[in-house]
Amino acid sequence: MALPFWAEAIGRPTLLTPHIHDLGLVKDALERWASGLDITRLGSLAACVSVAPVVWRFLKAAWGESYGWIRQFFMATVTVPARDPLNRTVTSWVMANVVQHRGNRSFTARTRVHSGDVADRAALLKKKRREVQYLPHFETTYFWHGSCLYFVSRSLDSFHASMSDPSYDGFGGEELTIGCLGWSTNPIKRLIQTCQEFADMQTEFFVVIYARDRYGMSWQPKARKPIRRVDTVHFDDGLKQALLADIRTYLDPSTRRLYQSRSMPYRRGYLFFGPPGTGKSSLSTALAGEFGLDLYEVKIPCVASDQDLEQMFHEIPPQCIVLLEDVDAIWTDRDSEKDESLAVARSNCTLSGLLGVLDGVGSAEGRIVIMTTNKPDRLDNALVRPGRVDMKVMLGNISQKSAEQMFIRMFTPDIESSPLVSKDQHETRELHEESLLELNTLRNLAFQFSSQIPEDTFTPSQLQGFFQLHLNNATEAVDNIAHWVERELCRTLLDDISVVSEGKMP
Ligand SMILES: Nc1ncnc2c1ncn2[C@@H]1O[C@H](COP(=O)(O)OP(=O)(O)OP(=O)(O)O)[C@@H](O)[C@H]1O
Repeated sequence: MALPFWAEAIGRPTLLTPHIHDLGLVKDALERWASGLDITRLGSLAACVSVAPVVWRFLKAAWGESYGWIRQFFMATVTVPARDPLNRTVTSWVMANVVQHRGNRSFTARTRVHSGDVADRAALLKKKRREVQYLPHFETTYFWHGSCLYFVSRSLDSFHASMSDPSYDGFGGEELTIGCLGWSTNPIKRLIQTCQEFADMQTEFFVVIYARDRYGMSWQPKARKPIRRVDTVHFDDGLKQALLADIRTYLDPSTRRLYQSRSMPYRRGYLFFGPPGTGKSSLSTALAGEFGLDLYEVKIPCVASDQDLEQMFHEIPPQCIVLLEDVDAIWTDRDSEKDESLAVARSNCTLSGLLGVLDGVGSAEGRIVIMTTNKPDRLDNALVRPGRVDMKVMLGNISQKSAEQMFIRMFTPDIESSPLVSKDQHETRELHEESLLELNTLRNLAFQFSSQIPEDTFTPSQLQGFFQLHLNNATEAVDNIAHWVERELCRTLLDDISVVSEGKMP
């Protein structure tokens, strides 16, 4: 009987005779397998394999179709638009409580660029190797929360656009759909509330600063800064207490009711003015932290038009601080009469545009508007009239008293984070006694230091620059301050002379 072709082939010494001894076992196994093989069975196996992808596609389409029906009739869903703050809140919760716990195996990776350095991205990349940022990636994720099965899915249409934005940190850039089994959306609302509570806990010790994205299209979290205490911003103590009391009263719910019952718009405006580096921005951020408010930053010289300004204000939520920086750059009618060089530094939005948004409907929803300027004399009276500016806060050069406070703040030993802190009560008491002693010495040094600083001459940021050079040694700071003062006074004098010789008035 003629052998089947495969058995014949196996018998051929040239084909399967092993030249390497170790292959003998493999050959035996193959021979045994081939001798029992039937060509018809092999054919059906091949047919099955070729049909499998078609079946798989069919099953997938069928599942897609039936899933659509299940979603339509047996599931409730809520959609959260891309870039809405709530989107970020939910995504952060899902990342922290669902995706990370599952040991996600899917990530997107990109070069980490600090959000403040966005403009210098190319230059930074050249200088040194940058850290890689891995962002967990998911499309749809299912999870149980409480007794309910949820799913959260991200629309990936907007994902690529978000990823190419250097300021995007992987949260909240894509439309989200949150769903659960059942006909009621109440479980989803409960989940959203959980996400919000989680977000509140995360931001309890931080101030979130929002700025327009690089296209000027929407508000984006620009920075999450650790809360800065108001007492770390040094200026007139009486004025500071009056400012804090005013904001506290304004934010009190009873004040809101009072405003409403008297038909007064519920808003409050402040003007912070003073030379550069006297703490206008620092105070605004500290106030946001003190009162647990988000801060929305508008740099007036960068606003493209009145329409843009209006759109920005339209999207600012109630109960927050709006910081209008360099408000003197606003375009007024008087500017058109002045020379071109002045006009270049001006904003593209006008005084009437700004007044419009300050008095607009949204402005009466419990916002605090803080305007800052280095040139208060250039502000139009209409802008600073009561109702738009309710309190003016002058942040000037540093007084001797503030310099003393600043010195103590810079050199006070940080007991909490000291490596010497021990759980032993006796040791802790000793440590406190030591620190008290140190504090008395520090007060003496602070007095010696501040008495060498001329009253209201240097800005706090200038003095901060000095402290940065002597951060580890208070005595050294006292020893060097006289020389520093002399040098700075000389430099200021030279600057003034050069300004006058260039034909400009100081
Ligand atoms: N009054 C102050 N008390 C403590 N630190 C201050 C004070 N003023 C300025 N500084 C420090 O100086 C730096 C610059 O301050 P800040 O940006 O708040 O000043 P500014 O008045 O807003 O300046 P500009 O007008 O240029 O925007 C910050 O690091 C801040 O800590």
